[in-house]
Amino acid sequence: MAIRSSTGRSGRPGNETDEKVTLRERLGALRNLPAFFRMVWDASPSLFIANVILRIFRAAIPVLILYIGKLIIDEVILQTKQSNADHEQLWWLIGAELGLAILSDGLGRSIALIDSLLGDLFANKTSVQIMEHAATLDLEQFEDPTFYDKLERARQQTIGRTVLLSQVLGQVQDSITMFFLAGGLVAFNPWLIMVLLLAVIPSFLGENYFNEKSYSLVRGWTPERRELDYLRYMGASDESAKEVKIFGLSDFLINRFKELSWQFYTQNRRLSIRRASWGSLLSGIGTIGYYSAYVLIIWRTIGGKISIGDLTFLAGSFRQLRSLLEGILSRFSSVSQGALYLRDLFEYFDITPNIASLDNALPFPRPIQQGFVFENVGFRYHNSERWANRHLNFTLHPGEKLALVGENGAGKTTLVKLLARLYDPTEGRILLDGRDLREYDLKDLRENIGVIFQDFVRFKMTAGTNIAIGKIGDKENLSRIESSAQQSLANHVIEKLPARYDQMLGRSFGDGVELSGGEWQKVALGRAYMRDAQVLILDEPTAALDARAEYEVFQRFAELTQGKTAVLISHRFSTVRMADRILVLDNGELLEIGSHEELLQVNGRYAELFRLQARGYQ
Ligand SMILES: Nc1ncnc2c1ncn2[C@@H]1O[C@H](COP(=O)(O)OP(=O)(O)OP(=O)(O)O)[C@@H](O)[C@H]1O
Repeated sequence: MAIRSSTGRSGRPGNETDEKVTLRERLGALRNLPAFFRMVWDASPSLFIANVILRIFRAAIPVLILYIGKLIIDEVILQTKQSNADHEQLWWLIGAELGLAILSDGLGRSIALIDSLLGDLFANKTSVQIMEHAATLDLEQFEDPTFYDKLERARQQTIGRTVLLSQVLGQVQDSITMFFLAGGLVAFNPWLIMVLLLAVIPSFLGENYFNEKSYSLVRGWTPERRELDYLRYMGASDESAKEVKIFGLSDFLINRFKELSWQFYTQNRRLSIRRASWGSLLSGIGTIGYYSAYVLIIWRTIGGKISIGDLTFLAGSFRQLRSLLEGILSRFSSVSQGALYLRDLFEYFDITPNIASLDNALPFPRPIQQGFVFENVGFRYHNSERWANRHLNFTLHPGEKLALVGENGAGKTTLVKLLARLYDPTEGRILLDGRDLREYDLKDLRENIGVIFQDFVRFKMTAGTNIAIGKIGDKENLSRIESSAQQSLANHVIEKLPARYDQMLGRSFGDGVELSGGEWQKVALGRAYMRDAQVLILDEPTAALDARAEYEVFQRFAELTQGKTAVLISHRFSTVRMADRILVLDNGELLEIGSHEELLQVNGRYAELFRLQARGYQ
């Protein structure tokens, strides 16, 4: 369980100095918006167009309502001065204002509805794209914590960015409304616009400053927030419940969670309080500005320069303009902040795998002619100084059954990962039929090399699907699934389940059933039989099986792998000795290679380990 010290990886948690974002960067981040809108457009062109059109209509309504209001007031005042006035025009004006008010409400609701539908479609589409992109990336990239931070931030974009959509579109809509309203003010007195700007700029600068701080805080805390998620999961999940109870871990996990979440809360609280205090002060300046303009307009009305209707129109325009401008400016900060988060999403999409097919990749040979040749192969994990494999020189012949033995950490699993091209060698090369493994089409290679890892995944899906995982394209092919289950002895396990092949496994969903370790292993082994791979790799496939099951599995395995190349990792020498050759690894290097008899004759490490284990059984 990876619980780091409270200092986190980047030194102090939420190290703001490393994560500071300048205004220039914020503006630069706006460049992400066109790509974002392309993604929204792709989610649904028709909803997108409808949204834009409705917003343009909605934008014109406030100024129309204000203007009709002015006409109504002027008309009312006129009629109070006339003895037998005709009210018809007044009723028409009131009717028009009512109609506009109803239309405005209807448009507002339709826009909100479309925003949310479009937002859902966008979130779904982005989630799919994140998964699709993840599938192309290297295993090594998944093992890098900074990659995980990026992935985590990208994931958050799928939900958070739907807000950005309404914000940017709202921004456009409000700008159009502002343009209309400002037209009226300019006609009356251009200085009012200056007063307006002076009134709102302080609060914009304040908003901008605090948004920047808040983004830096959240971004700087990504690793810790991932740790919080992890702790929350470990503290309350079926996967960990057993060990949490046995080892009495809940206090340990809870305390760590409390400590970390409290640190984040206090930093965030400090920022929120400062933000609220400054916000009230700066918006007070805006209010003073509004009242100065109001006094000016009243003064001119009293002086008889403008009508009472003009007074209401101008005061209303000024008030609305101020709140629109404040809204636009403060939304600018959130939009640019949203655009910064988008940068994280696009940065994630920009990560390219190192392990990929070349343009004119070779098809995997059918059948394999010369086999795999390891030429001075060495591999070092990117975060490690140690060589996991080094100086490997040997040939894996077509049709050969090769067993890998060695102590824990000797490099057996790493070797098979290199063979399946989950990693590329750090030095040396692996040849297949005389050509570098990197020259072959990756998809074809993966289809031809089947691997069952010791830490295979227990998918919380049906028993049938858990076997079909080996060749997911055949998930509807029940007879194939059943015969694979027979070969791996999983059929006895599955036949005892209430819903047999349709039985949900694991306890996460509905009426899921949990299997024992050995039963799961039989199911996972079934995956190997699903595919027609030319090379089969089993990494400790029988570790959890009882002695009889293991014997049977290997009887069948020998039949299945007739004519196929197979690599087998096992710590049980009764299994290992069935292989044609045995490769003994020590500290990542090849120590001995040969058949069981040859290695016994050599009387080296293999002979020593074999006798040690045999003695244990006597
Ligand atoms: N993802 C990884 N990142 C960094 N180091 C790793 C990683 N996986 C394995 N190692 C290191 O590489 C070395 C070889 O590991 P490997 O899993 O190949 O050993 P193994 O022989 O299969 O061991 P075991 O018998 O315990 O399964 C070990 O020292 C291990 O700590």
